[in-house]
Order: sequence, then structure tokens, then C-alpha cells
Amino acid sequence: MSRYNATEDPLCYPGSQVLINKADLRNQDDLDQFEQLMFLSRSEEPLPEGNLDYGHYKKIHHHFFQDVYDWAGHPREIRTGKGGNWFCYPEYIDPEMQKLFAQLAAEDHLRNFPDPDEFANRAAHFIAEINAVHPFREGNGRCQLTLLDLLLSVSGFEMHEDQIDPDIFMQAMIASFHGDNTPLARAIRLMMD
Ligand SMILES: Nc1ncnc2c1ncn2[C@@H]1O[C@H](COP(=O)(O)OP(=O)(O)OP(=O)(O)O)[C@@H](O)[C@H]1O
Repeated sequence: MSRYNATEDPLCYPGSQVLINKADLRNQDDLDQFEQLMFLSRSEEPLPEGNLDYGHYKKIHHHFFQDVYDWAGHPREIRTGKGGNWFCYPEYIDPEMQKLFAQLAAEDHLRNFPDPDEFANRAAHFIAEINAVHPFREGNGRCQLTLLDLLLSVSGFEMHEDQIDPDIFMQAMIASFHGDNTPLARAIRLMMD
């Protein structure tokens, strides 16, 4: 939930960077707490069914954030970035996500990579690319980890999120944005042990 750089944003309360939300919370800390609480409570429920395609990914986002934002499950419409790294222009989000999920399907959702090291390398590629597109205004990290968990489980691996330090993971994500997927692959591999 680190803050976004965003161009002027109609999704925020006027004059603030707080996203308009269903609880009408105008304070960022209150919203962060509410959002995480709702996310955790929806995480207790089964995930929406789907074919691990882009539609499924949007349904997962909707599932987690439906209690907080009207736009849950919908791609963002403004340009956003984090730490000076600007994500995909909104007009290219849908085609880029369709392309990535088509590639993922062509690789049988990584079932083609029974070797854990190879799986981790390939998963890092997809997670890095999805992060660079960053389809949602908020909630991307949590959806990325959920997708990773689903990909691991269809290939018969387990995800041990506690094996990874959040700061190391964040640094790995940032490195991946700059084209180096090695730390991310290493982090994913660690989660598989
Ligand atoms: N400077 C950066 N460059 C590239 N990616 C970044 C940067 N900072 C954070 N990220 C990635 O963006 C994602 C977080 O996006 P977002 O804030 O939309 O998700 P979230 O689920 O709301 O937050 P979090 O993942 O922190 O719980 C994470 O995968 C994170 O690693």
C-alpha cells in the first residue's frame, strides 16, 4: 500500500490523494486499515472460479476489493507510478493484459515447468510483466501474489509466503521493473521451499 504518484485523479476526494471509498473514509490511515480488513475477510472466502485468464484476474480483484471501491475489478483509467516508475498507459492495459494471459495459457499456466528453478524463472517473468502493466488503481500487489499462489498450486507446488522478507520482495519487484528478474525469481524460488 505504498502511495502512488498519479496524474490528477477523479477517483480521489477533491484536493486529496485519498481514494473515494464505500465507507467514506477521508483519512488515508483509516482507509488503509479498512481496506486490509476487508481484504483479509474476503481472503477467507473461496476465490471466484475462472480459467486463469484476464477476466478471472479482474474477478479476483473484484472479490477482494468489492467492499471498498466501486471500481473493484475494473482497470484504472489514469496513469500511475510508484517511486518514479511509471506503469503502462491506461489505454494499453487491456491489450497488454490479454497478451500476457494468452502467453500464460500457451505455456499451460506454467504446468510445462515441473523443475522448480525453471518455474520460478518463468513465474518471475509473468509477475514482473503484470506489475509493469499494473492494471488496477490499487490492490495490484495482493492480486499478483494471489495469481502466483494459483499458478504454484496448479503445478503442484506450495507457496510459503513467510519465507520471504517483504522488503526483499519489494526490492526484487523494483529490480524487475528495470529489467532484472533474477532477484524476483530467487524470491519466488525461496517461497517454494
Ligand atoms: N517503485 C516501484 N516500482 C515498481 N513496482 C513497485 C514499486 N513500488 C511497489 N511496486 C510493486 O507494486 C505492487 C503494489 O501495488 P499496489 O499498491 O497497487 O498493490 P497493493 O496490493 O495495494 O499493495 P501491497 O502490495 O503493498 O499490499 C507490488 O507488487 C510492489 O512490489
